[in-house]
Amino acid sequence: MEQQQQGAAARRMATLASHLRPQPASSHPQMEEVPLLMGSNCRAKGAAPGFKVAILGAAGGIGQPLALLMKMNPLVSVLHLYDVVNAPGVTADISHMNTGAVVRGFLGQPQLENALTGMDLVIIPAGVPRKPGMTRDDLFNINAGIVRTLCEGIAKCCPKAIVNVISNPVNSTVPIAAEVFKKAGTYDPKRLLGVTTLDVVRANTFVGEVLGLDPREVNVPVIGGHAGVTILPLLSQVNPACSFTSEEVNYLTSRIQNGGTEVVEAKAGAGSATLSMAYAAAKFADACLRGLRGDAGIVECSYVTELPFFASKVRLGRSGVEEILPLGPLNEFERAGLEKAKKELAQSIQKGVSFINK
Ligand SMILES: NC(=O)C1=CN([C@@H]2O[C@H](COP(=O)(O)OP(=O)(O)OC[C@H]3O[C@@H](n4cnc5c(N)ncnc54)[C@H](O)[C@@H]3O)[C@@H](O)[C@H]2O)C=CC1
Ligand SMILES: O=C([O-])CC(=O)C(=O)O
Repeated sequence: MEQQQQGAAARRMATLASHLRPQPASSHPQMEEVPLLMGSNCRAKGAAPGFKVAILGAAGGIGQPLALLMKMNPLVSVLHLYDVVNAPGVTADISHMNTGAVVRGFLGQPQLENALTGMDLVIIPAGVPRKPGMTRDDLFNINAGIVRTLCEGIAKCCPKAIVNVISNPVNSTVPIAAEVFKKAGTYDPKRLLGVTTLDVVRANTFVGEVLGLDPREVNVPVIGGHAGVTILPLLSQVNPACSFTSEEVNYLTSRIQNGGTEVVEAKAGAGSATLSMAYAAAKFADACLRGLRGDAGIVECSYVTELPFFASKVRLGRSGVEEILPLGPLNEFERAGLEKAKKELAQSIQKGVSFINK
């Protein structure tokens, strides 16, 4: 009996070892079909309860640390990592973390549908980043097509998923996503969210510095969009309540609006914000998942498509965006900023809409 058990255990280990032996990525064109552990050969019973999350562009500067953070999120049971390059390596690496989520990798367009099928939340950081001297809008020509293709896949394979769009220019890529979903008949404005959390993260940090407060205790609503003057911090609504001199208002508004450019210049050609962005995206995704779970009182700023397109304070819930909260009283400086933001936003939105409907 004991001998039989030992023989079975040895066979199980030999089979496992052959599955786990590292292989070059090129020998796994169907990476997601290579079993990490075969049900008959191990005691794993599959994923624990939780949400299924896909990251599209998972091997990039944002994608990798975001994958790490989502693998650490206890609400995630399955994590799909999709990219057109290097997905096998990132997947192998992240999959060794002893946290709950089961990780699977998907490489290239033929595997997009498998990456998306069954997902509850899809996060999109795919696309090229800025170099010094470029605006976010200069990324439109490349990133618009990438976002369109990925959203066509979402419409087909997981039309009910919450979608978090990170790829720039967000002011145009979110309208592109909306138009793709409209064409496919799957558009639900509650489920499409542009990620502007990095603006809030920066605003909290910079305001905390100016006021000498712990940035974790500061909450600055940032509305409008995610580029230059469309980024509108509401410094009159900072929590905890406080007041600023006009020099402080000018300094903070300009620093928050130009935070992305500050990082692009410091990186001197090696890309834009990746680590702080991954932190912001993970924070926002966690809020979306807590909303899906039914937690009450989750309010975040996000670029949503009901107004028709505007970053606002929104309440998240089981169906995504459950309520767009009023902007609240704006002071004169903020009202003037809002007019400028609306003008630029209208052009970026139209550019995205025309890209799909040309
Ligand atoms: N919303 C926001 O606040 C922010 C947005 N961004 C934007 O995020 C995007 C990504 O930035 P990084 O990660 O730094 O760039 P990156 O170049 O390091 O990574 C992008 C990844 O996307 C992948 N990719 C390209 N085409 C793809 C496709 N068709 N399908 C799937 N994956 C594809 C690339 O292979 C690469 O791994 C940029 O557009 C950037 O401007 C960056 C920072 C903040
Ligand atoms: O500035 C960029 O190109 C990337 C970005 O959106 C940000 O850091 O806010």
